[in-house]
Amino acid sequence: MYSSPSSPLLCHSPRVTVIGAGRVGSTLAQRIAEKNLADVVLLDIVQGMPQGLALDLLEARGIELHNRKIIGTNNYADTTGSDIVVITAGFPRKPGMSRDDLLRTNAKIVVEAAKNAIAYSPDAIFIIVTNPLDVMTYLAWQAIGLPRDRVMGMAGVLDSARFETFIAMELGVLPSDVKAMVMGSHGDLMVPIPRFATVNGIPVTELLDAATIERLVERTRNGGAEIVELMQTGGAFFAPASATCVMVESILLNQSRLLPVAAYLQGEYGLNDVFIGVPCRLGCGGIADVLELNLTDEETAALHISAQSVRNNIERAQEILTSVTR
Ligand SMILES: NC(=O)c1ccc[n+]([C@@H]2O[C@H](COP(=O)([O-])OP(=O)(O)OC[C@H]3O[C@@H](n4cnc5c(N)ncnc54)[C@H](O)[C@@H]3O)[C@@H](O)[C@H]2O)c1
Ligand SMILES: O=C(O)C[C@H](O)C(=O)O
Repeated sequence: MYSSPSSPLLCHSPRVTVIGAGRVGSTLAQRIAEKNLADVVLLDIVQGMPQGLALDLLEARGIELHNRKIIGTNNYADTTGSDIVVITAGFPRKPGMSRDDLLRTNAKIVVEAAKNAIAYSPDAIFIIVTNPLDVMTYLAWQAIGLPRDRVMGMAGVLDSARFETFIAMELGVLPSDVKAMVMGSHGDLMVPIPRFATVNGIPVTELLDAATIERLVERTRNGGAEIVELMQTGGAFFAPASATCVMVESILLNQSRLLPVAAYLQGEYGLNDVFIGVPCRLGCGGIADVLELNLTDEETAALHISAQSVRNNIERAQEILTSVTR
């Protein structure tokens, strides 16, 4: 039998760890493997569950025509050497709750997950998904002390996809022909920017009247809650997994896509020391650039109000974390 000398360079396969094998995490694992982007490690605290999901995904490989490794585990040692770590661990909201109501339950989970993961993957890029998103991303960043290009939150891609969907439904056009940008926090104070929304280059402001646009903006702001109310048992996960996968793909393939991402700001848009959704270029090192757009006074004011609410919740979260570690 012929055996070739092993070549570590040729053998390197990118590895993405997804912490939290619930609805978002497991769907994301499926998307990453079936798009043939990377091997996936799916980690959860529930014994047996990530292992079962991984086996199920492995059994689909022949049908889905990929050969990615998928590991299910409860042990962080199995995540060693990950290129990207995605944190989806934590509770989703129930009907009637805001995302901020999850602060108390999710802060400790996210901080511990981030610390455990960085111990085994010191070179990884981190993408946080757990809610309340902007605050959880800040806490993870603070806990692991990485430079700002390597820690980011997923929300803007999802919120923008929702805005694009509602515009496409209103106009009866192909969803992929619509491009939109939602900035700000992932909450009721998010900042959809209609003047940046186009259908194949045509501004939507040319195609829809102001009252219709405002209705679609409101539906976008309420997009997560609309699904929580309909499902009654948790939140959206198909579109969130797709949105996270777009970020993973842009990083792994160094695509340099310009995407709205929760990023740490250092003076951009007149904001400091806060994570909030702004357009960023994503490549193999994580956030390559934060793009600073010329916003109108009204848009800037909305972004600042959004950032202030994130700051208030960061303070609340820090108090909660201090009281649990006392
Ligand atoms: N940023 C966004 O746009 C966005 C979109 C969708 C969901 N979310 C958020 O993502 C989170 C997950 O949502 P979901 O629908 O997948 O929830 P889910 O309940 O289906 O899954 C969460 C998983 O986290 C696991 N978990 C809990 N504590 C853990 C720990 N310490 N370590 C490892 N795993 C742990 C649970 O066992 C569970 O399997 C929620 O906070 C939700 O609000 C955010
Ligand atoms: O709405 C939620 O609680 C989940 C997520 O943030 C979403 O926007 O779908």
